[in-house]
Amino acid sequence: MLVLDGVTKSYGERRALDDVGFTIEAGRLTGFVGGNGAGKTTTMRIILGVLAADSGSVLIDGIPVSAAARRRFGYMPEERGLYPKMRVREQLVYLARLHGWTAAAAGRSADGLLEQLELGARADDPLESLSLGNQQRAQIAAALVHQPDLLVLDEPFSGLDVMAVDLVQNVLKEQAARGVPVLFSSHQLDVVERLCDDLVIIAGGQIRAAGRRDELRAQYARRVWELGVDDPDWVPGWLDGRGTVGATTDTSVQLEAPDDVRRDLLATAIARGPVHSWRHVQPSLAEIFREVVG
Ligand SMILES: Nc1ncnc2c1ncn2[C@@H]1O[C@H](COP(=O)(O)OP(=O)(O)OP(=O)(O)O)[C@@H](O)[C@H]1O
Repeated sequence: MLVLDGVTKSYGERRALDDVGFTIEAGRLTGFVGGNGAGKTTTMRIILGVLAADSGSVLIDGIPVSAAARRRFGYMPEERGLYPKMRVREQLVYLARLHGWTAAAAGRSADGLLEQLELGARADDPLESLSLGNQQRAQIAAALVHQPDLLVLDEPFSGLDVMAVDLVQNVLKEQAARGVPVLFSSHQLDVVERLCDDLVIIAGGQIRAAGRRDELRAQYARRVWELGVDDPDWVPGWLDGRGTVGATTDTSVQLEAPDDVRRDLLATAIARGPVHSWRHVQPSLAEIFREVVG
């Protein structure tokens, strides 16, 4: 488990991080979301030791992260940094060998990842001859080839097509299943919503919300319910100001109303005809994000 506590960082007069604290748990995927310039890359660089914090601490299993521990981390930086002219597989093997792996073990790890990321056919091509999306897949393989103890990925999904997003999601899930703590940033909130177990929302260098995705959802759940019936036009008149009507379609109506009014509404709907659905509307990650950051 990695813990950031009270991390502060300024670039000259500009404070990029202000008392940043959150946890990345073993075996869980933590999505890191925030607008442009919110402080995600700065935070990730501090975790990796590429940047030094002005104050605060980064602890792994309760101990300040050492250079040796950081060598066991996997990092996909924002500025993608592989050798453009080097062949893809050769490059992965080289990186694993830098971590002390034998040539045979490095080759096996590279081949496994290339296959998983559907890059096997391009293994012997120079990186620069691959499309940008395929170069991105190679970057992800590079972060993983030495089987890191912790994984930090800056925008791993940017520029990937739908199929590649699925492949990368599966790769990250597999890493988490191995017990690795995984932190990934993304502006693709739908992907984060699908993938993450935990969520950290940052804005203006401050953590605005952090925790289990489902608990955050429940915490930010509004009192909105959705009734599914044929032709719900009667509902606003029936409510008669005892609640607020929201999004309405031909077969559903959303509303906010006190418990007793909701109970009466459901009973009335059942008496009038078939009720197709009755559910508490959970906020989407995008809605939570807007509320927290807005
Ligand atoms: N090297 C630097 N020198 C000066 N200011 C910087 C530097 N790097 C980042 N900043 C500033 O620090 C703040 C946080 O930037 P950071 O790159 O961490 O944000 P981010 O959340 O990763 O943004 P994005 O989603 O746009 O990549 C911004 O205001 C940015 O302008």
